[in-house]
Amino acid sequence: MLEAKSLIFRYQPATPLLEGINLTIHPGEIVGLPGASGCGKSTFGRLLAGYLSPQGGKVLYENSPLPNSGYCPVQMVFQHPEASMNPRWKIKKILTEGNQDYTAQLQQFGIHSSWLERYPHELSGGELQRIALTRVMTNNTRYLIADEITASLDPNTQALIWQNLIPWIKTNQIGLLAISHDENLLARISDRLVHTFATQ
Ligand SMILES: Nc1ncnc2c1ncn2[C@@H]1O[C@H](COP(=O)(O)OP(=O)(O)OP(=O)(O)O)[C@@H](O)[C@H]1O
Repeated sequence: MLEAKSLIFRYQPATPLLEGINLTIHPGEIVGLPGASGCGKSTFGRLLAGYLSPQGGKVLYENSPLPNSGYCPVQMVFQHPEASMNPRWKIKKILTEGNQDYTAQLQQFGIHSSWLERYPHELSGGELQRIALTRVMTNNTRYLIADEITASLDPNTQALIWQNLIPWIKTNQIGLLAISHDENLLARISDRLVHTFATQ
């Protein structure tokens, strides 16, 4: 299980953003998190993935805090994948950093071998997002925070991504938190929706 327990977070001392947020995600479960712009969805995702530390409450993975070193079992993919890639590395190096075998994902996502020899800025947004997802679709990832991962993509690429990601989630019993302002999308892909941020 991945659990958020009574999470409290604020960027500025006088401006509370998250106050006492609770959520449990089980293996193999797709949880949809909608909410208005600026309500704190991405911040919550960053707390769950260990990018930020809460001022109160805790994040527990299998009843323990997230590891401080090594590969984090909770991975996060963003709307703009280039932000999480070294611009000086070719795609091949970005993918093989963790020594994983990505052959299956390369085929499923229609990733051309020529892309591997390019730098991130030499791929389109949809191509790069498929690389970003391929990178985290490994046995070491147990939970995935998907923050508006198809928001800027054309419908065909959106469909390609979800049609490959969801079976991987289910087969490997990964827990997925899908963050989006698009409630129709979330209703289609999620096992359940949480309205934690609906009134904020
Ligand atoms: N590093 C930061 N420093 C200060 N304030 C921040 C920082 N990051 C985000 N915020 C503020 O925190 C609030 C929540 O931001 P967050 O990105 O979590 O919202 P969101 O619900 O994901 O929004 P969106 O749907 O527009 O992406 C916003 O008001 C934002 O301006």
